[in-house]
Amino acid sequence: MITIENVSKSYGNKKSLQDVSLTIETGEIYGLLGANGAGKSTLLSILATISRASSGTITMNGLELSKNMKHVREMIGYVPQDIALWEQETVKENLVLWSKFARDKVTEKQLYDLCGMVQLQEKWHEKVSSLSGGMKRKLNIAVALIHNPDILLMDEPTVGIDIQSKFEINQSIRDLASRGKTVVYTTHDMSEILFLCDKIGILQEGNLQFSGTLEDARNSAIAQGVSPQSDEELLYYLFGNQGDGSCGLLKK
Ligand SMILES: Nc1ncnc2c1ncn2[C@@H]1O[C@H](COP(=O)(O)OP(=O)(O)OP(=O)(O)O)[C@@H](O)[C@H]1O
Repeated sequence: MITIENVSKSYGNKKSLQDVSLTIETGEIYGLLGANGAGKSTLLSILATISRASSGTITMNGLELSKNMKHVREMIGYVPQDIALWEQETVKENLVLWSKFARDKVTEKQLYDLCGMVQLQEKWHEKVSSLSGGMKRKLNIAVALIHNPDILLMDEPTVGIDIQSKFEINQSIRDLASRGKTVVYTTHDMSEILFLCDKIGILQEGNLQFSGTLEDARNSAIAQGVSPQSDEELLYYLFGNQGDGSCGLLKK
């Protein structure tokens, strides 16, 4: 479970997050959504202990992040937007190198199986520099899973990945969540939102404008006199640009 309370982050005068509070339950896939620059990566990088909040409190599985960095790092797997791999090493060598950072020993068989989850077993002995952009992204995902983390923080992990593989990766993420992993996921892909996310949070200029299930969003829309005919229409409505940059649901 992740509890985020009144988290703000400023870069100089720029407020990238403003008083964000939300709770993500264990085993939930939480989609963090919003326009470019809304603050999604900023929040994920704070959760991943890469950067620090200017104010506010974050608790992960009962541990307050600022006081338990080491333990929190052991429980999270982070897929950054930027790919973090050794280009001149093979797929296998990359996984072995990353596995050295894991607290428990990870066998080569476990790494090979992990490679299967992201459809890369055929590339086991190939240099990363020879992989396509999408394949590198898949390997980036595998790296985050090496130490079997309880919490997965995924920042647009499937950008550039083909539809078939994306579907398989999404299935795997669903499977991980059903086994109790908590997932925070950012994406701009509507089909992923609908397939993956149990709840969504919409950030807008650093403010959390909405947090809840699609059902919650639909009920709010209906209460405001709008009846979206499909989930896609509901999302269009949620994100609808009302001319002043505000979210459709909240403008009404
Ligand atoms: N290191 C930094 N220094 C200064 N400003 C930053 C820094 N990192 C992010 N920002 C600013 O914070 C705001 C939020 O950026 P962030 O990367 O979190 O957005 P995002 O929602 O992840 O966008 P995208 O969908 O494009 O990935 C932006 O205005 C961005 O310019």
